Amino acid sequence: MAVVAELSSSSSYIKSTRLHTSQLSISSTHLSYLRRQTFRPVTRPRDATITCSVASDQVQAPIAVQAVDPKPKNDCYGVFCLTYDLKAEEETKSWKKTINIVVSGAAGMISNHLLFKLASGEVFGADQPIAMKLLGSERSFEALEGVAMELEDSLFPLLREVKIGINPYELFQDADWALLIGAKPRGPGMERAGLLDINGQIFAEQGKALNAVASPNVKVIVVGNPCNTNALICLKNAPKIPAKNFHALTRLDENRAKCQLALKAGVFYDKVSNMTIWGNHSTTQVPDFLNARINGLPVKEVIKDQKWLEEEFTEMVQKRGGVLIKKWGRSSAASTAVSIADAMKSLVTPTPEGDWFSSGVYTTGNPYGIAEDLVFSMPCRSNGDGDYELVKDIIFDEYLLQRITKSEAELLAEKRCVAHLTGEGIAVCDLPEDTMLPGEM
Ligand SMILES: NC(=O)C1=CN([C@@H]2O[C@H](COP(=O)(O)OP(=O)(O)OC[C@H]3O[C@@H](n4cnc5c(N)ncnc54)[C@H](OP(=O)(O)O)[C@@H]3O)[C@@H](O)[C@H]2O)C=CC1
Ligand SMILES: O=C([O-])CC(=O)C(=O)O
Repeated sequence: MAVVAELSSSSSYIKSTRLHTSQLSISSTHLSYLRRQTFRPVTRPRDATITCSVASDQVQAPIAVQAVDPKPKNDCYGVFCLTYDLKAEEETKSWKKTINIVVSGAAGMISNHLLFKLASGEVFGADQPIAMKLLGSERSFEALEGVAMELEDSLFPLLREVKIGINPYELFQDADWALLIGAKPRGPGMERAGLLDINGQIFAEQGKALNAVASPNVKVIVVGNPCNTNALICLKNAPKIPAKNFHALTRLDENRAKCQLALKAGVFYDKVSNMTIWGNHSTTQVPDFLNARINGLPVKEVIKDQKWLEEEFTEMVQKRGGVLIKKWGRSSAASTAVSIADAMKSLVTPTPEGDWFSSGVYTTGNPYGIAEDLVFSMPCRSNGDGDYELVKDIIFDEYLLQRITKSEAELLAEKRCVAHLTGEGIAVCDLPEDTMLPGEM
């Protein structure tokens, strides 16, 4: 198989492209040599031919040499094509087996923060090497290359592989984690039902691809909105993967709620615990101040202003995304990336005794009486193995139940609206009028 690439004379990256004149036929071995004075063999197919254009004064004559490494490896990006051997390198001998993380919407704003956090070791620790598969589209391919170049230039020791592409069936191969961020944002005049359909198609396709090629125990975090229903569509299209492995990101809402309670109580936010967000990542979400705690005490014993809790606090959390867009001009990206990292850390580290975290997870078998077969944000605990259990000792009052029922009704309506994508027949869209994403005004 011939790999055709162009080597920019001003930078050290390989870009898939067609050829033009003044080009040089060169093997991958020589290409590596041109890119770096010292190098280890690149793992490209034996017959890979790389054609590059370089300034004519740098090269005397065309060279054609066979690539040396017989081990085939799918397209890799730039410096990440260089081989490494974790066992042979003294300082990496104790490292764990590399994990594969795939990120969709990888050229978008959230990813631009998230990828660098993951590559730094912040989530999985300093002994966990990482391979990153960055999924984009035709429209974002150049931007993906830019992202990969920045990853190269960051010299993260734990980041051992980067691959960019537009085909989920290729990129999701053996994925251990899939962070599904890419989605079309709702534009002016666009109905929410239209958004559910367009984005639903993306998540149906990605569910099928995960089902076909990902690790059977892949953990999936859906961020692209409307994330709960997108997660439901994704899991329905991936019957081989346990439904329990799919999450819709509501950690940003949990973090926003903790921040507001801390502000009101005049404490730093590490004093706020047991914060549940119930329901949809939308303006019907329910930040639960009945079960949350401040300094270990029920919130209502610390903040005695029930009206503030029921009205101002709840609405502030539900609409935080919209207020931020007004001020910042675009939707939360950095804090969303932080919350994705938090959500992942919560699954790979044991939850502190007595505490819990929120995640949008599959409702079938839930102990709260919430309708089955939805993705609904609920309180979870993990022993750090990537899995979780729902928390049982939760109290409810009339206010909380009413609010939860409203969010449940919204998700049931969203589900009917995407029945054509979940294999449940003909879609009927009767969405409640006030159905909004947190970032919508
Ligand atoms: N759950 C949560 O808490 C939050 C969720 N979000 C959601 O996360 C998603 C990504 O946000 P953000 O990174 O800021 O967005 P960006 O617009 O910066 O990036 C989104 C990416 O989505 C991809 N995309 C996929 N399909 C389409 C399509 N049909 N039309 C346009 N773009 C598409 C684009 O990549 P490409 O061109 O490669 O396809 C683009 O790079 C949004 O859906 C947003 O609403 C945001 C904040 C919080
Ligand atoms: O509504 C949006 O697109 C952004 C979002 O989810 C949030 O800020 O919570």
